[in-house]
Amino acid sequence: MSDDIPLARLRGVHKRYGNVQALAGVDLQLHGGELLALLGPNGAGKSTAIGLLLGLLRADAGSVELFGRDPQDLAARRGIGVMLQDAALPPTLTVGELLRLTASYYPSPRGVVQSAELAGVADLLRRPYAKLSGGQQRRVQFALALCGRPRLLFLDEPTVGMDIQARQRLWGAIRALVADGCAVVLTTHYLEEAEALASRVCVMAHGRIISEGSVDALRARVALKRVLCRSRLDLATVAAWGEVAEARTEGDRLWMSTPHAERLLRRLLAADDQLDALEVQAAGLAEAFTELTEAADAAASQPEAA
Ligand SMILES: Nc1ncnc2c1ncn2[C@@H]1O[C@H](COP(=O)(O)OP(=O)(O)OP(=O)(O)O)[C@@H](O)[C@H]1O
Repeated sequence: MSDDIPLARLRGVHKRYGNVQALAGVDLQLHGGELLALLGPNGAGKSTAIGLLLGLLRADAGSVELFGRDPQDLAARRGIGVMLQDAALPPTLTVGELLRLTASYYPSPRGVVQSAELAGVADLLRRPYAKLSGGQQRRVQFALALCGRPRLLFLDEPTVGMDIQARQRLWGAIRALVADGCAVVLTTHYLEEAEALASRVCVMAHGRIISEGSVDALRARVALKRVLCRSRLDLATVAAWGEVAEARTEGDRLWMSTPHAERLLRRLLAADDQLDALEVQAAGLAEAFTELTEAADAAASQPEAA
């Protein structure tokens, strides 16, 4: 397949469930080597977009392609690995048996041991799947998703239920797969996960894509800055200032987000001449995401122009 054909593409896609417009004209492309994080509040349409790309759903209008083909085409499906939120796996099979079975559906799979090692489940191969903890089952599902040596991996909230160490290990494994040339579509509600992994972020709300770009570009679209400092001023005082969008304490420091960093700095310094440990940072993905989705909510609640 030529390099300029996207691995996955939605063009002008609409999808409705009864009265609910789940997707209202979505255009999305994924190219080789990318890790695309699909973000958005509950009900934004992320799972619907993925269900269409996996061939589990059909679009009402628009086109959906996987490797330039219909997603229901077997040749296209053999190029993907999938880790969905609700995996129903035969409970009596061991992890090793599940891996052998799943790998047998693919033309050039990874070895069982290699897949298990990549996902950090090599010590679980002889254990029945049903007897594993929730976090261990998620890692096994990840091993199953990667065992077919996919060119494109769909990970739907992969680290839900994992402790911090397991999450970090999974992030490491995802990075290794991407470095090896695998493209990834990731949905997550953990913005730090998107921040840590994504080369591109797509924010959805109300069945539309409301923003798309690199994590840095998305941050830059948001006027908010973070200001941190150690101060004798108390939280309630600064939280009430007009320049402050949000305030909290972080350890012994005050943390504030603001659309008017310079004005806030002048006011802080004037109010506390002992103020120290001052830092000003661009807003993170979390602030950008909140601001973007609030703007989309406000637009969606406006009556349509005649
Ligand atoms: N099978 C279905 N029948 C009816 N409505 C549905 C169905 N699946 C999804 N919806 C609705 O379509 C909209 C989009 O849902 P979707 O699951 O794609 O959102 P999402 O962004 O994945 O949400 P979440 O973050 O909660 O997983 C929602 O309003 C949802 O209630």
